[in-house]
Amino acid sequence: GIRGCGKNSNHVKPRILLMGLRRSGKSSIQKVVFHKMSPNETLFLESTNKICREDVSSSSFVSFQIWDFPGQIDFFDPTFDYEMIFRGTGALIFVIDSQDDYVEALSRLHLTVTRAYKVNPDINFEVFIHKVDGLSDDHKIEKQRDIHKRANDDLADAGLERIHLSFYLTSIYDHSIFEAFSKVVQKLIPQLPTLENLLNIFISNSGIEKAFLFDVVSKIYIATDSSPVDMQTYELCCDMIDVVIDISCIYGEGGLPYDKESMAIIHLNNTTVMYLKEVTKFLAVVCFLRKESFERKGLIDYNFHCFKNAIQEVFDVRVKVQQNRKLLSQRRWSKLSMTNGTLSNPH
Ligand SMILES: Nc1nc2c(ncn2[C@@H]2O[C@H](COP(=O)(O)OP(=O)(O)OP(=O)(O)O)[C@@H](O)[C@H]2O)c(=O)[nH]1
Repeated sequence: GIRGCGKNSNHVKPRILLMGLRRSGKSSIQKVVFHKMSPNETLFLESTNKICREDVSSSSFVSFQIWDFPGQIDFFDPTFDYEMIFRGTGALIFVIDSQDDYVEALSRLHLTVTRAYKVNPDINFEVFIHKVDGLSDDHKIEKQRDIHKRANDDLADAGLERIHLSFYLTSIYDHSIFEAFSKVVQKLIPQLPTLENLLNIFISNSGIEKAFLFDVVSKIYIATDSSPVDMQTYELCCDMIDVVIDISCIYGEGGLPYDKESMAIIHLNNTTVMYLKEVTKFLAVVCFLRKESFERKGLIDYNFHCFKNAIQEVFDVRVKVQQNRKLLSQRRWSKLSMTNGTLSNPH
């Protein structure tokens, strides 16, 4: 696995904030993406009344926090230290209920974004136009265009057109929520270009058409090769992971449902093969390839072995960099206290 990664990444955990009006769907998103709750069960979720901090690092590769705010926050409430919160935030997801009137949501979005930007201009602002399951395709595009325009007009009016907002159409009833979350998380992974590059090399040398690197627990893909992603392919991958984990839970001989031995092959029709293999404790690669290419499975497995080692190195470097940083700051710290010592005890 990624040795020591969980322990060492503690102090660089990118934090994701989940915000939006009451009943916009924040808790549902969190439960569906990270707790395997089925979308229908969210109908019975109770309203959130406090800020919930949840750490999803223990079970998943992606170590970040979701702060599920109750619908309305009063920025003028002195007990609410929004500065401290925004300072440590990597991405702010603002959820807008597309089935509801969104005038109030837009003004709330504007207020939140401008406040947050003042404290921390490096935050990624991500707007989820949510609950689009009830809308036709034309309607979806129209909603997105309208919300996009109004939100950016508001920013322009305030002289803040440099603030960039990204928009996603989401629903918990299909895979769009996982796909949107994947994109949000990917922006927070500094090794992304390296991971993409490794995937490109791996697939071009193995006759693979498409490969995804998945966080198994959340089904977020943290990287893919540079060919375009199509939604159906992504959905198939999610389904494959579910099948593998479910079968393993039901028929596995005790132990964890996902481990070093985990791998699966699915022949889709007579032309395409899906191949899943374990990369680390949290990550798996899912590949799509033609049946002919799969005849050279030995080559693919050898290339996979090299790919896996390279991934390991990427994360080992990350751990080392973090350790060095820690060491360096400890040294500075001890120098500082030594100087202080001589100053206060001059003998
Ligand atoms: N149709 C549809 N309904 C959704 C979707 N996501 C959430 N909902 C429903 O929206 C309602 C409110 O969801 P919550 O997750 O409780 O909303 P919240 O933003 O956490 O609400 P507060 O805790 O009050 O701030 C629930 O009945 C969900 O079932 C979606 O994608 N589509």
